[in-house]
Amino acid sequence: MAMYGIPVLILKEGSQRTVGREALRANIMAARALAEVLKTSLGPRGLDKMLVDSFGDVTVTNDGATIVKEMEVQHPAAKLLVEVAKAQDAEVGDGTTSAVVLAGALLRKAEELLDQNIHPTIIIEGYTKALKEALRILDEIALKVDPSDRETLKKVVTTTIASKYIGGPLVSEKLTNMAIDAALTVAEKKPDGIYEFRVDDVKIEKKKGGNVLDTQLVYGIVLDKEVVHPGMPRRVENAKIALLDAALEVEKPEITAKINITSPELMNAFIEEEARILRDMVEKIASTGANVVITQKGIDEVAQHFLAKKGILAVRRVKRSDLEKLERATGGKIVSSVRDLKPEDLGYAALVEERRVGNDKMVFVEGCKNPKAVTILVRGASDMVLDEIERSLKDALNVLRNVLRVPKIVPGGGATEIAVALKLRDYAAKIGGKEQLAIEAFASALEEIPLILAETAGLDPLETLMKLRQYHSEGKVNAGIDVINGVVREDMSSISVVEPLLVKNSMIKTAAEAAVTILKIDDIIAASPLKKEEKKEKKEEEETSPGKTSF
Ligand SMILES: Nc1ncnc2c1ncn2[C@@H]1O[C@H](COP(=O)(O)OP(=O)(O)O)[C@@H](O)[C@H]1O
Ligand SMILES: [Mg+2]
Repeated sequence: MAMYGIPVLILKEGSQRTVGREALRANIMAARALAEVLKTSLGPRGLDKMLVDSFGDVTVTNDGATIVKEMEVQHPAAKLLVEVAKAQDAEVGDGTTSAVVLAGALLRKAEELLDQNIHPTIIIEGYTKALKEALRILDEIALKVDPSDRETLKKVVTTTIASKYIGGPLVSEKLTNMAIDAALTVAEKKPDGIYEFRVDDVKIEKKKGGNVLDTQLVYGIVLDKEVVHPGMPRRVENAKIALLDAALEVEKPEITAKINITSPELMNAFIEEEARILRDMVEKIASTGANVVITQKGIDEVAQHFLAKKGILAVRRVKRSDLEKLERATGGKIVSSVRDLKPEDLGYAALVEERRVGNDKMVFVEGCKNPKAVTILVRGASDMVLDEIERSLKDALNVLRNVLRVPKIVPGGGATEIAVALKLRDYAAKIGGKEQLAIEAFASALEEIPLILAETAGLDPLETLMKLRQYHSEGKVNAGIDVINGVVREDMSSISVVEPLLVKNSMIKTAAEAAVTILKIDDIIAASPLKKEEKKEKKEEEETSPGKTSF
């Protein structure tokens, strides 16, 4: 039975296949290229990237997570790294740039080992052992902290906030304090002494205009909405709030109904009937004792008028997410039909008030039943500033969540990476064989972080590395690079550059796992790329991402 010469097609037409070492090299190259891009944005002296998407929208940032999200990465291996970076961001909200950079370094070192004819399996084995040991070392060198000690919290927040543009020490100080106050307000103390909260529990509302220093922490919920009718009160104390997912409008039939109006009397009757329905709705709401109505849907002008006459303050077209926050904050219940509204569904707040913020008006719901509701109202001259402040605040909140959850810290400025590298080399010697080389490669890859930080600080990278190794071998485990002042310091905690253990931990884990995943691939099977038009359609489908800045 001759089977020769019969082509067997298992792949779709136009697919491309790359196998073995060639595939591995191609993947390493792509992942390294991505790491190269992110490298220069690491740390407080990191440079910004300007990202222009296919619609011409521009984002300027040095936030690794944002950069990888906005970059349209093509190569599958680089995409894999992007996914990993996003996962890291979702999990701990920090250390994204470092994770990508470290993954890139691990892959570069792996390539050197491949050049020495070391099999990928050995490298993978070595890296896996190195990771396990690195995590153990990290835990050993980490310092236990008291989560209720505000000074420690300030230190960790300052380190994160310093790596973003936010305009001077006054602003940093203010945002740091605000983030801590917000976090401590929403956090729940668990029986084991650990504090827990979700970053989303702190509402961040941005309003263009004013100065960053006008940014304020509000103990309650702020809605970017106005009171709907001029005849309504602007301020209601002891607010009993109806939270509605219902329109205060007369339902229009689905299909266009044709009504023949044959006389002016009929016309009047018709209008009166509508008014009656709306008045009944308002009567029903008022009968529950509500003096504030907040709805996700619309409010008809006639209904507004009736509400105003009853002295009820009303806000319409509120975002679902805000309504849900209000539900939690005020202890009320979202009701989707006015008919079903009961007094026990009403939420409570000591004060609901419309206030002028810049050129706009916003509604403040303060003194809520549940005091764990807070909003940070961010002010700033442009959308770009607002976005960067929001990212800084999110970073700060993430860092707080991390250090409150696992109350341990490690020194920043490359100190931890040097310390772990040093101990890993000792460990490598114990393991021996070819795996030793891979573990040593892992240690060298970790040193990539201080090398880059030195460069951004204008220091000679190699000289700095030598000096740091020296200090560490003398037992100065906190020695690192003061990037802001461009000097090597024997103790990073003296300038408050410290990070939560959880971030370092997950950064190293993420990077190592990504590198190992890429090293395991020996076959790339790629479908033929989509044609231009198809791509455009796809893009349009996916276009939902908000938060971009248009110039
Ligand atoms: N003042 C500082 N001096 C030296 N290093 C710093 C300082 N502030 C932050 N770092 C370091 O910068 C790195 C984090 O940089 P960042 O741009 O936030 O990237 P990532 O996305 O990885 O968090 C960490 O290694 C941290 O220790
Ligand atoms: Mg960071």
